[in-house]
Amino acid sequence: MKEFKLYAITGEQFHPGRTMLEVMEEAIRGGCDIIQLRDKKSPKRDVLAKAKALRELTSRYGVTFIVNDHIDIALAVDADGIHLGQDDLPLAEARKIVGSKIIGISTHAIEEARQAERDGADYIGVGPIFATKSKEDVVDPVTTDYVKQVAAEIRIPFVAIGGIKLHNVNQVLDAGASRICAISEIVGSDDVAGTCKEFLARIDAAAGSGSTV
Ligand SMILES: Cc1ncc(COP(=O)(O)OP(=O)(O)O)c(N)n1
Ligand SMILES: Cc1nc(C(=O)O)sc1CCOP(=O)(O)O
Ligand SMILES: [Mg+2]
Repeated sequence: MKEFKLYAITGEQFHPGRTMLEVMEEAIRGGCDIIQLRDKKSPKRDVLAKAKALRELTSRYGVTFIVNDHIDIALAVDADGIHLGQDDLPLAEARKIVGSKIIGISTHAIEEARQAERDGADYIGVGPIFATKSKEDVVDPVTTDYVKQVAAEIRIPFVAIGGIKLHNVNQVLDAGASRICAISEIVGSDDVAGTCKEFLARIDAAAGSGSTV
């Protein structure tokens, strides 16, 4: 998969009065290089309509588009890939269906990360690093210790997720993350593009110095 640094996930509850498309376009203009459609509540036909619209938007900007949970929708709109959690369809079965499309897997412990790498995941999510209100069935925070473990051992790309804000992202970068994923801090911002640019500046600074402090 293409290299990436900043991964934004949709979260329509965080931007009342603004459309999902305008917010995600701002995120792309701010430099996000992966957009994920995550909608746990809408009827499937509505999720499909949103996926079609986001596919068109991301194709126009040359940005990677991932669908959360719904493999059939990912295939129907020709998304670049799918994101699956530990309770979703297992990676081996998903691979049979999506072929060479990107498969991302959520992990919350090093054994899950090792398994995902062995099974051929294209990237893993590592989290939740901090407490988050954006996911209902979330596990306890794994803390930056888990980032350190993954950075030391896992060779496929990993993205840190969960409660990551501009005020705490440096802790995550200092632990060894070089890719950041967020919902509320990005899509709930009054200045979505500006927030993305600031995340990217922090990521780049950490990559340049090896430390952000
Ligand atoms: C990049 C990324 N990481 C983790 C998740 C969470 O996936 P999952 O555990 O399947 O939970 P839901 O998002 O489906 O509630 C993600 N979506 N994206
Ligand atoms: C969707 C999701 N998955 C997580 C995981 O740890 O797998 S944490 C999370 C929610 C991330 O939202 P926010 O940036 O608003 O905290
Ligand atoms: Mg899921």
